[in-house]
Parts: sequence; structure tokens; C-alpha cells
Amino acid sequence: MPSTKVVAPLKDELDIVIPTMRNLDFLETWRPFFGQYHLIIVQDGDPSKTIHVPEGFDYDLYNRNDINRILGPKATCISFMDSACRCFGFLVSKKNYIFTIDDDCFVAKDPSGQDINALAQHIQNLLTPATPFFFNTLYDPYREGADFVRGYPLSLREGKPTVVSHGLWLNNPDYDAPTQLVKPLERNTRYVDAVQTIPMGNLFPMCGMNLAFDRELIGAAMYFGLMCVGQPIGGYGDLWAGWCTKVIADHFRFGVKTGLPYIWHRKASSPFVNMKKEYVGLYWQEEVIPFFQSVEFPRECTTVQKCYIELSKMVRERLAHLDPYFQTLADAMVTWIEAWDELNSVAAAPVPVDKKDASSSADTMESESWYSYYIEPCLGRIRIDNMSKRSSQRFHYTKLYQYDK
Ligand SMILES: O=c1ccn([C@@H]2O[C@H](COP(=O)(O)OP(=O)(O)O[C@H]3O[C@@H](CO)[C@H](O)[C@H]3O)[C@@H](O)[C@H]2O)c(=O)[nH]1
Ligand SMILES: [Mn+2]
Repeated sequence: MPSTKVVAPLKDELDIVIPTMRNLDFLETWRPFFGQYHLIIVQDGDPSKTIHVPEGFDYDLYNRNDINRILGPKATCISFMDSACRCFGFLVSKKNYIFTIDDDCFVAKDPSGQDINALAQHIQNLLTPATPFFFNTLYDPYREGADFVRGYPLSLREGKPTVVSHGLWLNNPDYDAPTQLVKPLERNTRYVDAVQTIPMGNLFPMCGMNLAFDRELIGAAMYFGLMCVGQPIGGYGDLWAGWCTKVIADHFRFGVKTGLPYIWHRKASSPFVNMKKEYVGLYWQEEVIPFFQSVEFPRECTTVQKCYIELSKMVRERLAHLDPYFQTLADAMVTWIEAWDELNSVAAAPVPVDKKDASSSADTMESESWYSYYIEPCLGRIRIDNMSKRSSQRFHYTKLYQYDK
């Protein structure tokens, strides 16, 4: 484990959200990387149980009593007895970025034997643009030592804001229950050294165990649905959130990336229990995926919240024939947005001082380094002078070419 304290980019702009029913001793392995960040622990199950958190971490812990107290009647939209409860942490955070990780995920090593700082890689993924419109065959063009390949349109090299960074897993891959049952000994040993943008118009199976996102740009869509207790389905919260998030990200021309970083997943759950939770999803999704593939939002949907409400109407109209559950889910989607807006309205959120600092630094940045933000993007090279300037940087790209998408 690295002995020296690691630099902590965005440490005042990012929360780490952990859903748990277990003691959090796994944090010891992450201490060098997580030690300077604020944790939001969402305790599922019996609220009277005490969750042990190792000394020295800065955290807030919310159990079911807290969820009920804070949300009141809206608490019905937060799942019970499923990792989907983690989205409560997204709701109460006041930060621009979220990293969420499961408590059976540990620090992995890269092929050179180095410990992987998964959080730093996610931050890098989020702070550099994505390329949803045109696939770069040399993978992430903004990575040191890579670039856009010949034939890649200059006018597209500025890229788009990245809103989701989806990390992967060594050891236990995120297989569904049937696959786990027929391949109980299979382990993922393949480390693929790549980050890719998931092309616009493509869905993907988002796994919540090693995931980061831009809460400011897409957080309102990161609802993990209604799972488990009282519901006919479980273990699909992250997949549902990923489908909703991707169609909304496409609508706003935001990018979603997958690949690095890897974590080491030491799966703690039982495939038999998961089978009972997941099985109905295995056949529902044969209709749910075509539904999402057909989703289009009207131009009036100018915010994530408006898109999400529109999506809830489509769910109610076009999926309820599958099962009445989708009516309940559509209602819960509306409740989620109501809760999101209530907890995240400007009145609710104190204006963070650093936002003012960021804008002032944006002014100086604009005068000092217009070249690196107006010319270099078109040359396919983005310099991130200071990661914490990203939020102001995002609004300072200027297109040298007008490219109608
Ligand atoms: O009722 C529950 C069960 C678990 N948790 C916490 O949620 C995460 C994930 O739990 P676990 O690692 O046991 O689940 P897996 O089968 O390995 O993975 C599933 O979880 C999702 C990925 O995050 C996805 O549905 C599956 O891949 C842990 O932190 C548990 O402590 C919970 O809060 N409540
Ligand atoms: Mn797990």
C-alpha cells in the first residue's frame, strides 16, 4: 500500500458514496486514496445495527431512520435491502462529483504491480472530454501519449463534457446470476489498458460498484429505481440508472466513458440469492432495452429533470403492459425528481465559496491561456493545468468550427 499521502484532486468537490450492510474495514486498503475525501455512507437494512468505520475518515452515515426523517413521504422512492439505496447519497451530497464504490471492492494492481488509484483515474476521465460522435480507434485521445488518429475530423476534436466514468473489475466480473452459476470459478484476469467513450445512441450495462459521475450535469438522472423489498425485482438499480442516464446524456450531447480504472472485486453476495432477485429482469429487459433505444426527448426538455419527468411518462405509457411494477416505478421517478429539486434547489444549497473562486480563476485563466482552451482543443490536445478549474473550464470552450450534429 502506498506509504505517502496521495495528491487529492477535487477533494472539496467530490463525495464518495458507499452503500453498505457490512462493517467498512475494506476502507483500510483505500485509505491512501480516499483519506482526504468526504464519505457518504448509506446504511441499508436494520438501522439499529452499528456499522464500524475505520478511524480517521471524514464521513456522514445515513440509515433508514435518517432517510425517512429527511425525505418524509418521499422516502418511498429509496430502495430497501438493495445496493440501489446508494442513490440517497447522491441526493444529499452537495458536491459537483460523486464516486460510488461497493464494500467488497478493493485496490487492484496494474500489470506493473502498482496499486491503482481508481479515484484519480475516474477524476481524470471526468475532467477530460469524451468523443461520443466519432470513435477514436486509438481509444482516449486526451490521454498522455495518445491523440486523435488520421481521419478524425478536426471540428470534433474539442470533444464533449464527460458525465459518467464507468470503471471495471478484476477477479469477480459483474456477471449476472445465471452466468455466475454456470461459471462459478471464472475470474477476470485481463487488464485492458484503455478508456473508451460509449458512442452516442448506444446503451450499456452500467454497474454501480466502481462508478463516478458529474453530479452537477447528470446527477438528477442517477436514480437507481425501486428494488427488492416490496418490489418484484432486485439487483437492477444500476442498470436502470445507466439506461436512463445514457439516453439523457445523448440528448444533451454529453459523453459516457468506460474502461480504466479497475478495482479488485471480491464478490460477497450469493448467486442463488441474486438469481431470485434478478431473474424477472432477464426477460423484462428484452422489452425494456428496445424501449430505451426508441426514446427521444422533445426540444422543450432543456434540463435533466424535465427529461426525467418525460421519461417517467414514457415508462408509464409503454412499459406498464409488462407489469404494474412499471407504474409504481414511474411514480417513484417523479418522487425522486421532487426530492432532488427539494434538496438541491438554490435556496437549499448554500452557495459554495469555491465556486466564486473558480469563476475568478476562470477570468485569469481566460486571459492567461486562451490558446490552451481555444486552439489546442482543435489540435486534439487538452491540457488540464489544474483539475479543480474544470468546472469553470467547461464553460470556456469555444468552437472554432460550427459543426451541426
Ligand atoms: O441489501 C443490500 C445488499 C448489498 N448492499 C451493499 O451494496 C453493495 C453491493 O452489494 P454486493 O457486493 O453484495 O452485491 P454484488 O452481487 O457483488 O453486486 C451487485 O451489486 C450491484 C453492483 O453494485 C449490482 O446490483 C450487482 O453487481 C455492497 O456495498 C453492499 O454492502 C446493500 O446496501 N443492501
Ligand atoms: Mn459485490
